[in-house]
Amino acid sequence: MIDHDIRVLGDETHYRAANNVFRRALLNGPANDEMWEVLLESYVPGRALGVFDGDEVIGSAQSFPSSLVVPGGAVLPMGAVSRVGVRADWTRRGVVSALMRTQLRSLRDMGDVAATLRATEGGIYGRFGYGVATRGRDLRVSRVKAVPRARVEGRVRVRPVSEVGDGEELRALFEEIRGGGRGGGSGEGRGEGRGEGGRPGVIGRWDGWWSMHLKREKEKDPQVVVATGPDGVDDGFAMYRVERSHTEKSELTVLDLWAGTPRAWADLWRYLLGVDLVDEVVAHLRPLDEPVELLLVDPRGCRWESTSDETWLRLIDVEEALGRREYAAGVGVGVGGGGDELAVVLGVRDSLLPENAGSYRVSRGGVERVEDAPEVVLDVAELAAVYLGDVSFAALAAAGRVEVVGAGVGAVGAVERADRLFAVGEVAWAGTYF
Ligand SMILES: CC(=O)SCCNC(=O)CCNC(=O)[C@H](O)C(C)(C)COP(=O)(O)OP(=O)(O)OC[C@H]1O[C@@H](n2cnc3c(N)ncnc32)[C@H](O)[C@@H]1OP(=O)(O)O
Repeated sequence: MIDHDIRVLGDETHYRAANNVFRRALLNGPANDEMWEVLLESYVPGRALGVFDGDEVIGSAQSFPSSLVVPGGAVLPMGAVSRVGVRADWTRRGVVSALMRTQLRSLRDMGDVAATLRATEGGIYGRFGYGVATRGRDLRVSRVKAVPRARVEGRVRVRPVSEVGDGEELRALFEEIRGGGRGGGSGEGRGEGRGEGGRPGVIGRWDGWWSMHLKREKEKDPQVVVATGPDGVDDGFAMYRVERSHTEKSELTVLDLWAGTPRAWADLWRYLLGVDLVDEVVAHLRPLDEPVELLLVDPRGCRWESTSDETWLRLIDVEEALGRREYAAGVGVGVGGGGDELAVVLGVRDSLLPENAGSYRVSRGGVERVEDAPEVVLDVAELAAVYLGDVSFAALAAAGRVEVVGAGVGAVGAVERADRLFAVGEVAWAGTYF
């Protein structure tokens, strides 16, 4: 194994060199000076790492200070990992492996309970303990076919993009809808949202995300609309862009859509499906359970085109992450007691952060580390995949990705108990690309 020279980057020259390495690795040219001004704002001290060959940066990775809403509504501090790249003449020599090891340790030291990323390729991150924890769907609606069953109930108003400014209004609405800030200790940052906020998996947006996102989108002439309820209170927003074509189809792309109430959600979609001269409305990576077709007279007007992975999640402090979520939310009266009848002992493997390895007894009442023999053994990457309820233990067991210890009725029971504990009421979704 090569002993790579990894350093925490701390000045603009190194940030820019690292950014160039990343952009080149993605087969792009370097950012121009104007773009760089905006990118620079997203570098947070202590969160950018570089691998050096002498004075040259040959690999890098960084993270942003984000957070994660977990089942039950608690908000955990989370690092949003991005800009991972290795110079082409240094690949397959262990550079990213070394970076990932160092980054995980440093995120843990900074108090992040989890890390998340969006992967360019699905084969890279499983080995570092990341698992697919949320997925999203792309949809395409034929506007001509898509006659809504009802009209907008409240009010949806266009906000001139010049008035959106640095996004303060959208940011405030987003925070309220998502139901939390960047919470740390128990209870903190829960920030109960109005209406239907608090979907598990939703991630926090940091300052640099907003400035970069607004700058990028403003260049493409987006439209912003804000939904207002009958009570006069704003409770949702959407950002979209229209590409008008006289020869092909004119397409409206939904860039962002957040609603704090079912009415705001339906109103925003009804508005978007009613913009004149648009032939098709498209949206990418929307929640798997978003029922757009139910708004239409003819549900076939809406086509769900593809499903892909959205969140790759890494649990960095397994005890804290397991301890902060809620279990068996859907299991009602009649199960009774402290929920011990559903308890299961999970055996977690983690070669990169060995302090996470061991047995955890999970029940409706909570989580504790135990010395007991595990009933279900799994890698930390598989634990991330079940953590927000995106996949079941049964599915992982069928694919041979968790080990059920013992055989017969008891062993089958352990998988069932685990699935009943980890089930969630609302499909998890992150909702932010970075
Ligand atoms: C969150 C984000 O930023 S996603 C962006 C990721 N970056 C990119 O896609 C840019 C282009 N690619 C790159 O820069 C590099 O090839 C990287 C970052 C994907 C990998 O970096 P490397 O330094 O080559 O990885 P490293 O040498 O540490 O490889 C570790 C292991 O992963 C494997 N691996 C590396 N890249 C890939 C890949 N793209 N697909 C599948 N396996 C891979 C290696 O074969 C190696 O396996 P082994 O341990 O069994 O031998």
